Amino acid sequence: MELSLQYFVCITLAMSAIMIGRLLFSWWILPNLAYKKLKDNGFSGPKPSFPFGNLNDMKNEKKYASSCIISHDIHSAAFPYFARWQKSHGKVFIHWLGTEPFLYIADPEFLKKMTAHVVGKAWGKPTVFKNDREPMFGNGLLMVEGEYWVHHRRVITPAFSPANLKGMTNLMVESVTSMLDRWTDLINSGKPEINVEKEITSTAGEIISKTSFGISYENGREVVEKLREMQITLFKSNRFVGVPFSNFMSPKQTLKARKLGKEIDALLLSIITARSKSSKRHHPQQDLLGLLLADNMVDSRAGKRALTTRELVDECKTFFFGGHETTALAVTWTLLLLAQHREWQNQLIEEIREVIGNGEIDAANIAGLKKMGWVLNEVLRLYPPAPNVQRQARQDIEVDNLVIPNGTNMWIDVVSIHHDQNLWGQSVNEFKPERFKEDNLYGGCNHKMGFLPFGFGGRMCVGRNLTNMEYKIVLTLILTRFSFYLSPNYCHSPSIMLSLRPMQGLPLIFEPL
Ligand code: HEM
Repeated sequence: MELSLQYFVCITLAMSAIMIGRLLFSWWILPNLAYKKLKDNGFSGPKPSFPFGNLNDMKNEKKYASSCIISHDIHSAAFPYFARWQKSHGKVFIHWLGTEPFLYIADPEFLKKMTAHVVGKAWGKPTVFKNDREPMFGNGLLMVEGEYWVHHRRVITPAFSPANLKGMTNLMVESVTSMLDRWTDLINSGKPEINVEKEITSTAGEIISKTSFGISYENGREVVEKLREMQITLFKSNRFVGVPFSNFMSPKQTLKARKLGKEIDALLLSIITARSKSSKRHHPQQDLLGLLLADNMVDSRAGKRALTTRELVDECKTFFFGGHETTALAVTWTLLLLAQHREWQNQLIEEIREVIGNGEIDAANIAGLKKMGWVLNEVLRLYPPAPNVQRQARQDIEVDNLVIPNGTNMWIDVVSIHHDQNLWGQSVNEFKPERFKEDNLYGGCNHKMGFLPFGFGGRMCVGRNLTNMEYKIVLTLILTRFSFYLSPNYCHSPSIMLSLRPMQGLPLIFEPL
């Protein structure tokens, strides 16, 4: 009896020691080894403290105060800590999210050299984010790596072919027209002030439901609304991602995110199942879900590895979110800038008259809206909906005589690069779409990696052509029916909630043309 008690105590102690050892290894020894390697390679950064890293500095620093004065100089306001650390450590430095060191990068030359020899499939995504954002993106295209990424990307890319995009035009026009009819009703009933951010986001959700999943908005609405709730749960709250046991510090949010994740998965599974059963139904273009299911059937018949149901659900989740949120934000920020710059509103109205006239909108004529293209680029420069890009090295990467060790987390600050006076000149914080007139691709930026709204390299955004088309359709339809100006109730508060959004919405006052 005594012997077995002793045995039990020994086993418990040994197991506790192993557990503590493992935790110590992953939270202390491994990160510090990575940190040492980075420091040995010449990188420095603000001093971290265990277990929060630099998170306390980041959270304590003054947040963007909403203001009636609209300044486009948003980097130092939205990321005061990065702006401050840049002053003492330059444009490439180490900062810590909890027990995870990250290499911060806001230098396009460094980025160019770093990415020069790394192909899309060789990039990783930081494990800490993959775990934290699992309920939102799972192992969809945004997060998947290696050969799996190659497979997912190969299956998905044809959904965005010019022929497929062309087939989506009518559905987009239909959804936007019904939103604008609603606006007309509001104006006619004496309510010309409309919070366009909400309206545009919901219409973009309708568009992605119809064009990528072949379902009505009624069926897609629940998914979009739950994804939005998840976004607020994961990114608005005071969470400490990267800190050991951080889930226990915000148990309510963690449980809520998991619950929402399961509910979204169940909704998507029912959409996938219904679609698989109705394979005979006619779908005018090969939408995303159709392509995923068809490819899966071909692969499994050929005995190849098909996407599992889990992977299909994750892919749908990724596209439901990625496919509407960012495009809606591009349109929303555009409406803010056009409300401020009535001369550009008029120039675009003029261009629409010249290029489209009274004709129907189609993929061919919207391609002729050149000035609108400059406006899109300038808006994505000033207010990039995806404000940063993250990576994890899956190999040692050489930059000049420095080595970024395998496993290093990286945080690329797109807002900083887009607002860097050394790259864009004196007018960096001004709205000047004409900078893209002469230089359509880079807007006159003096570095080819200085304009990154859709990311870079092989992992560049797969949906950018869809955005370009949807953006032009929405804006054309709005500008042919209304002119608008800023409501005195607008408060400028660009903030990060995964994406860069106006936290207090965008109220505009509309007048029919
Ligand atoms: C203004 C609109 C958009 C912006 C600013 C934007 C931005 C980005 C950025 C910066 C990346 C790179 C992320 C990284 O490297 O980690 C990305 C990737 C991605 N985007 Fe977009 N995006 C937009 C629209 C869309 C749309 C409409 C869709 C889908 C219909 C979409 C789906 C994706 C997916 C699936 C990826 C991952 C690609 C990969 O890793 O291979 N995006 N996007």
